[in-house]
Amino acid sequence: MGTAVHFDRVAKRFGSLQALAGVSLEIAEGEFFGLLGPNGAGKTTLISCLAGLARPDAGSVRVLGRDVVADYREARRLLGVVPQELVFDPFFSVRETLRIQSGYFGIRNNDAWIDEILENLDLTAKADTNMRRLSGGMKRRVLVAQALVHRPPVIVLDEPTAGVDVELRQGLWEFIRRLNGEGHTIILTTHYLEEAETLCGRIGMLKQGQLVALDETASLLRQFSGHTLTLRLGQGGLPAALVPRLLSREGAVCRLRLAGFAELEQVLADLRQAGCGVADLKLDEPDLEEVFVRLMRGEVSREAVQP
Ligand SMILES: Nc1ncnc2c1ncn2[C@@H]1O[C@H](COP(=O)(O)OP(=O)(O)OP(=O)(O)O)[C@@H](O)[C@H]1O
Repeated sequence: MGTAVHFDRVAKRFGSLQALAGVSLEIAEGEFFGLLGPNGAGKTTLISCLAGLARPDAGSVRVLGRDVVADYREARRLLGVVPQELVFDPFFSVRETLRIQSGYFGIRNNDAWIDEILENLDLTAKADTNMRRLSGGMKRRVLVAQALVHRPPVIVLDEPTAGVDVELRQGLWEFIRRLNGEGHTIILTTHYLEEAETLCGRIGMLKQGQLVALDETASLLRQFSGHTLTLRLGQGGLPAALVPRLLSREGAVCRLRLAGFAELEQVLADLRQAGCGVADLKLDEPDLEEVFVRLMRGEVSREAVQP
């Protein structure tokens, strides 16, 4: 498999703010890659550098070998970008908007593909509706459709499901998964960690313009192998022996970290010995949310999660 996107030491500064501090990242053809990070981490800036909307101060970005600055037009053709912000021309219908977008890429007679996209995004009934009369969620679907009109091999989705109802979210992911199955490379930024966990094969996490984790989703989760035990204490406080395991506490509900099932025995013994009653108990697998929160808090060193 070749490289679909290559970010090489990409740096970008806005005044005194270092939005990207030298990000290097290679995404292989056919990957479903998730780019995660808190607000302001630099995700959109990185996507903008890829789409040629922002120019890196240093470093370079290539799409299927094309430099996004030197070979802008060719690189742009290889990309379908769904932007975060709803920008559209209010004077055209959905179908007109998609025909115009096809025209930008020099594609004529694109109606069969446009119909297929409309169908998959559940927009067929709105094809002749004026853009300004669509709801926010519908407009977002059109943005997705617009990014796909020229059948780009690399599809970038910047928070595509923000403000979108559950039904569309499911439909959208089904469609994007299908495109990925057909060989399209997908790069997704999202705040919905569950989404990233179920969809993405590999995940990069950005924090303050730096890549703080980069790994396959399953392996990233494995780094945090171990379980979370949630206890509702019936009586008494948490025994001192268990305090080092404490992740969080809200009233009588304590979340404890366990390295494995075997440790449950010891925890229960400690509770019994301290005369501490347990009203409720739940054992959970680690999830991406927790990995993310711990990384962002800096509880885990960068080296610990980098391959
Ligand atoms: N055009 C700009 N001028 C000045 N500062 C900017 C500009 N664009 C982004 N920034 C700043 O750069 C940093 C990175 O922003 P960016 O939008 O890339 O973050 P993000 O990870 O996409 O965040 P979010 O999840 O909120 O979309 C932020 O501090 C932001 O305020």
